[in-house]
Formats: sequence, structure tokens, C-alpha cells
Amino acid sequence: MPNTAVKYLHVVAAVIRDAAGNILLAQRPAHKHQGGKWEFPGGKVESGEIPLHALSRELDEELGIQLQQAQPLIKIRYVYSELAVLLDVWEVTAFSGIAHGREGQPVTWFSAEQLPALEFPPANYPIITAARLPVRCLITPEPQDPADFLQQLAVRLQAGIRLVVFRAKSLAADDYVALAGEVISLAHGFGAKVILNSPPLMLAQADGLHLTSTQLWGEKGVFPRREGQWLSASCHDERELQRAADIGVDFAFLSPVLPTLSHPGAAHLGWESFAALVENVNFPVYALGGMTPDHVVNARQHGGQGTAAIRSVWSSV
Ligand SMILES: Nc1nc2c([nH]c(=O)n2[C@H]2C[C@H](O)[C@@H](COP(=O)(O)OP(=O)(O)OP(=O)(O)O)O2)c(=O)[nH]1
Ligand SMILES: [Mg+2]
Repeated sequence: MPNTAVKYLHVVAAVIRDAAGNILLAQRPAHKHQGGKWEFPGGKVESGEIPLHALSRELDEELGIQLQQAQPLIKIRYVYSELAVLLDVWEVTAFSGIAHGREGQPVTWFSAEQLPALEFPPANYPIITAARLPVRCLITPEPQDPADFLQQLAVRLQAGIRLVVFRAKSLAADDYVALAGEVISLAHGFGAKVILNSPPLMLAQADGLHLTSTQLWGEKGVFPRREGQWLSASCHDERELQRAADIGVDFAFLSPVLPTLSHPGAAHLGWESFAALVENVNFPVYALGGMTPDHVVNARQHGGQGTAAIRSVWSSV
């Protein structure tokens, strides 16, 4: 939760991508705060400036490029001993000019997967997660026939899904592990990531572990993960998001944002409450519940990472 007694310095920063998906980073000058570390280019918002103008000005001043298109990606509040920052991070998808370090700073394009190995200011960890996560996430429906399930999954991967939460509550442990192994190798062949949903049945090849909102309240730190594996969680309200923050999740799903087919009359958050809840956490949050592909735009406008869905992205359900 943001500390309301703290005055946060508003900083805009950019995740700038080229056509191949590489991300442009700059090295902070040695004499500056967090000097020598890699950063997402950007700087302080000046008084009276709107964030997008500040971003456009900073990218021109620091890199000599002209901003053409950007969407909000994530906002992070972080308290350093010297100062507190609100990092207002935008994803830049179109610009003109050739990026170069106009202030003499080294600038380099990296693949998203190279980012975790680089040294950034400590506030940046969630930006790296947000930069590596896609806008759409598929949560699998309960598998019936494994061969049919894998075929359906391949169709969705072919259509561009790059993050899969493999959810299979009905399978016995052995069957879950066997199918999870196949899901992971299929997905990895497409460059997609797989999060498993059945602790403590964790596989080394999986990209992460997902907790239900009930599992969130288990003992802290007992989740079987290797270094580099993400931890994600399902949340429904502020209390669960706060708990997710306390146990150090990398990202979360917040639901139900809209009415769902399975619970048409049930209470739902709506986009404004979604935005208010997401504003107060420092990790990426997917909107879940009643999502169709068109809702990606709404999710981004309301501070979300994107959308997660079961039915709307699984043709046979
Ligand atoms: N640009 C940027 N700043 C970051 C990142 N992570 C992070 O903690 N910060 C902090 C470091 C600084 O305290 C602050 C940004 O200030 P800055 O030094 O870039 O500001 P500026 O470009 O306006 O520079 P100046 O006018 O002070 O020379 O935010 C990041 O990824 N990018
Ligand atoms: Mg700067």
C-alpha cells in the first residue's frame, strides 16, 4: 500500500520495444542516484507537465527519439533511503529517430529474457516482470481427454497465447504431472510460459507456480519454487492483494472484473474498482472474469497488465 505520509517523486520511464520485441535500456551515469545500473529511459515529471509529455520530452533529451505511441504498463511506488519514487512506466510501441545516448550514456537493446540477469535499481523488479509478461493469459479449462486438450492448447498457442496457467483440479497427482510436462514442452516450443496450479507438485521446467486465494493464506515461504520461477496468485479484493504483496508474488489475477457466464448475476468489481485496487499494488495484475479479447484495451487503461480468460480463449468450451 502506498504510504500517504511519503512524498513520491513522479518519474516516467519507458519500456521501448523494437519490431523483434527487444527492449532498449540505458546505463545510469555513475554520479547519479542508482548510478551505473541499467534503467528504463526516462526522468522526473516537471511541474505542470502531463506524464505523456514528460515521457516524450525525456526520450528526446536522453535518446534523441520522437515518441509516437505509448500505453501505460505499470506504476510502482518505492521508498529509497534518499527519496521515494513513483515510477510511472509506459510501453512505447512506436517512435521515430535512431536511439542513441545523447548524454553520453551507454544504450543497448536486450531481449526480454536477458533482463533478469542485469543489474537495475531495486525498484525495477516488477517492471522487468511486466516487460516479460504478455497482455493475454490463458487459464486452461479442466482437461477431459489429454490428446484433445493438447491439440486445443496448440491452437491457442498458434493464435499467439504466450502465458498459460495449467489448471487441472480433477486430475490425480501422477496424471497432472504427466500432462503438465507435455503442456510445458508444447508451450515452450512456441516461446510461451507455463504456470502450474497444483502446489506442491512443482516441476523444474515450469515457469511459475500459481496460488488460489485460499493457498495465499498458507504458511509464508513454503511454496516449492526454484530461483527464477514466478509466483502468481488469484485475488478478489484488497485484503487478498495485500496478502499477495506480503508473500512476494510476482503478479496476480484480480476477479471478477465483469459478469461471467458461469455466475451471470454475481457481484463483480467493474473497471473503476479494478483500477483503484491495482493502483495500490506494486506488481502486474491481470483482469479476470468476463474478459473477451477486446478488453485488453480496458485492462491497460485501468492499470492492468492485460486480461486472463478461460472460456473466451478456448474454442471448445
Ligand atoms: N529513468 C529511470 N529512473 C529510475 C528507474 N528506476 C529507478 O529507481 N529510477 C529512479 C532513479 C532516480 O531517483 C529517479 C529518476 O531520475 P532521473 O535521474 O532519471 O531523472 P532525470 O532524467 O529527470 O534527470 P536529472 O534531470 O535529475 O538529471 O527514478 C528507471 O528504470 N528509469
Ligand atoms: Mg533520466
